[in-house]
Amino acid sequence: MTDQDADADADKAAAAAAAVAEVQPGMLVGLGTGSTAAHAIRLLIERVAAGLRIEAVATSAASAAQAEAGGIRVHDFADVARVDLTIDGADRIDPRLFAIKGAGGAMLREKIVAAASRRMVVIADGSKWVEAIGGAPVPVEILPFARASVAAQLGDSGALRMTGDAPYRTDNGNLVIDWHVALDDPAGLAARLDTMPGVLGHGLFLTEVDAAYIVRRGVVTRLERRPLSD
Ligand SMILES: O=C(CO)[C@H](O)[C@H](O)COP(=O)(O)O
Repeated sequence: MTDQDADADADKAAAAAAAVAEVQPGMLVGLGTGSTAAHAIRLLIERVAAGLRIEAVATSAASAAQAEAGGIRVHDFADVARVDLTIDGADRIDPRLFAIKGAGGAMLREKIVAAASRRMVVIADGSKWVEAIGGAPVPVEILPFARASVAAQLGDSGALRMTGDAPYRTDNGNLVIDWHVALDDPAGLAARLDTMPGVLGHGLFLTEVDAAYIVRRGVVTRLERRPLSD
């Protein structure tokens, strides 16, 4: 790991610690996906080992496996209607709390869990913080049946995500097109994707994020969409 990577990793861990401090006994916690969320899961495991009683749902098989290996009870989200607090990473986040997610391919489950959460908190190192979301492709999860028809609608700026020589598959068995698109009108773009047959989800999170902890060189900044009621 380079010094720069180590610094970013320390910032990810600090952001995770700030969010994990919000977790209260008895909560049902939504576990995000990715390297920053993995720090949050690790810190939750430590708190559970020290006596905190919580249960969880996970946004990916990898996060479920990490949490279960550490002694956290992970429910099947199919049985869960409401989550108290979800903690997740992001690829880009801006002052409107608009985010791009899905470099790890979990954006569909992440959005479903975020939408079911009373509070959704993004954790990120400073490299993810931007004035306005952009500079990263928007991952689009598509039904394999619709691969060619959706690809045609997204045009040449869409690239089918690959793992080696094979198309990447999400935990849901679907494909991902990374759409390198300008984000002048994120809401318009999200609305277009939301109504495109064959598109099951995408990484534009425009309404789901309630708060964010961004850490740059050890300095924690918290952003809130609206004042906390309690
Ligand atoms: O959206 C995600 C996975 O689908 C991740 O939260 C996002 O890609 C950030 O990952 P990392 O914390 O590893 O940078």
